[in-house]
Amino acid sequence: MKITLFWHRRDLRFQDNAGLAAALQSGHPVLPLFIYDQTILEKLPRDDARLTFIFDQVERLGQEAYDAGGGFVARFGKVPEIFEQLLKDYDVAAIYTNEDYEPYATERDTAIAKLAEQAGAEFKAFKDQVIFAKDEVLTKNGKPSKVFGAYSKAWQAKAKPEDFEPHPSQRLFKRENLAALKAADKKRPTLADLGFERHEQPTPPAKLPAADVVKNYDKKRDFPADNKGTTHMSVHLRFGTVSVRQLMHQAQEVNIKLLNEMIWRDFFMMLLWHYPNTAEEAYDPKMRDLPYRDDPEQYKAWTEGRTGYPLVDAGMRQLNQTGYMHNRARIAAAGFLVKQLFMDWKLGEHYFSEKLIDYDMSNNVGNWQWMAGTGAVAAPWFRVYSPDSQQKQYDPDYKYVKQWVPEFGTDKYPAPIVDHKFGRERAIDAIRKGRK
Ligand SMILES: Cc1cc2nc3c(=O)[nH]c(=O)nc-3n(C[C@H](O)[C@H](O)[C@H](O)COP(=O)(O)OP(=O)(O)OC[C@H]3O[C@@H](n4cnc5c(N)ncnc54)[C@H](O)[C@@H]3O)c2cc1C
Repeated sequence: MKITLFWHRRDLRFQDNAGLAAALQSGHPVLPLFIYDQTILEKLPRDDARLTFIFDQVERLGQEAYDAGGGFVARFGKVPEIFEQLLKDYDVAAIYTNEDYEPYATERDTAIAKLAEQAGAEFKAFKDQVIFAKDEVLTKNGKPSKVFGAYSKAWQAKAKPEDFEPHPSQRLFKRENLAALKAADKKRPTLADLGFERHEQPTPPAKLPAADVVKNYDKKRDFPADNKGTTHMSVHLRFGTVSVRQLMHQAQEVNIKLLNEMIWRDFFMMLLWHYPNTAEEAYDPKMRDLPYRDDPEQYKAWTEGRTGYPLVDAGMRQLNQTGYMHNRARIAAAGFLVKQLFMDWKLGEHYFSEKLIDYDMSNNVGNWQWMAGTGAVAAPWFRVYSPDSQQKQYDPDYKYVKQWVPEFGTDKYPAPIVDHKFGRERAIDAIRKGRK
């Protein structure tokens, strides 16, 4: 019997899933699939917390599919080879999936679409992880916007109630629409089969944030000591364990500031899709060859939260211990690396990419380039945040600092590794001379 394969990637849920809903209406029984992509996995440390998170989600989906009377395929290997085998193992009429806008993913999907075509199967990708993608919100001249305020305004003017409508995937996910598994797929790979160890990091439940968090978001979001000041939805948005439509709809109804922050996410994803080179190099050509400093000792102090600037250190330790960092601390830590230490933003972007459980290339690259003044949208290159003023403004009682830096205030806490004024002038001077 012909089947439709539904390939999950950044959408680890059956509920309100655009591509899955389409697959379930494709006229063929559906077999959901997840591929542990060897090309991505081989770059990760063996105890990567994100892999444990993904593994648990895949196991949950496997169980949910079984409970609904269907199956769930999970395989490990190089994606083209897995598909070549799947196309032999099953009579595949179509491969459905949701769009992924990262450079590696777009290339991979083009290759798989070609493979499907050669095998006589249809390949279809749907928009699911953003409200507007690619060319859907452009400037009046038809160009990708580089002014966030204008983009957000156009985004909000374009958004209609139907853009937030849930897709009926959960309702359709029932025995008569699901395909049977081949015997070999009944056993899914374990973490050990993948070559990984278990490493759990605390994540919030995969459900919409509490009403009071959303209601007070605009007033509380900037204070890192308040654990309920922000939604903590980033990990779920990254892996699609919560629907972006539901979350943005909630924000739209209750708190426009939160909606606006989430529009940044659509914005950065749109920019990365248009300018995939910016994953690796400054968007602004004038800022590509700056004489960044190389100082392994100071870099190590930054990664370990030993810079002598308490907000920076608290943030880095929160990151190292939990895989999460409050946005204010991300700004302080990133600003300190690219300005006071005048080191390459790519170093920091890479460190965050290894540690953040919510690591998302478009958001990470976009924000790092913003901080470094090199991005399509960016803080002016001569703006240098003072870590001390940020401390006073956002953590005046040192509550956040004391939570993560227990030796703060004792003689064990280090003196600043660089003087703010000196670092600031050094960076401004070097950028002024190094800009083309
Ligand atoms: C240097 C730096 C690196 C960052 N790297 C990442 C990253 O890898 N992954 C990531 O998801 N976010 C990143 N951010 C953005 C932001 O810090 C996190 O999204 C946020 O702290 C996550 O916590 P939350 O879910 O409670 O956010 P909330 O404040 O509750 O916001 C809700 C959602 O809106 C989106 N959002 C909020 N702020 C931003 C922003 N500035 N840019 C883009 N989207 C935003 C996120 O999807 C977030 O989950 C980075 C910010 C900086 C300054």
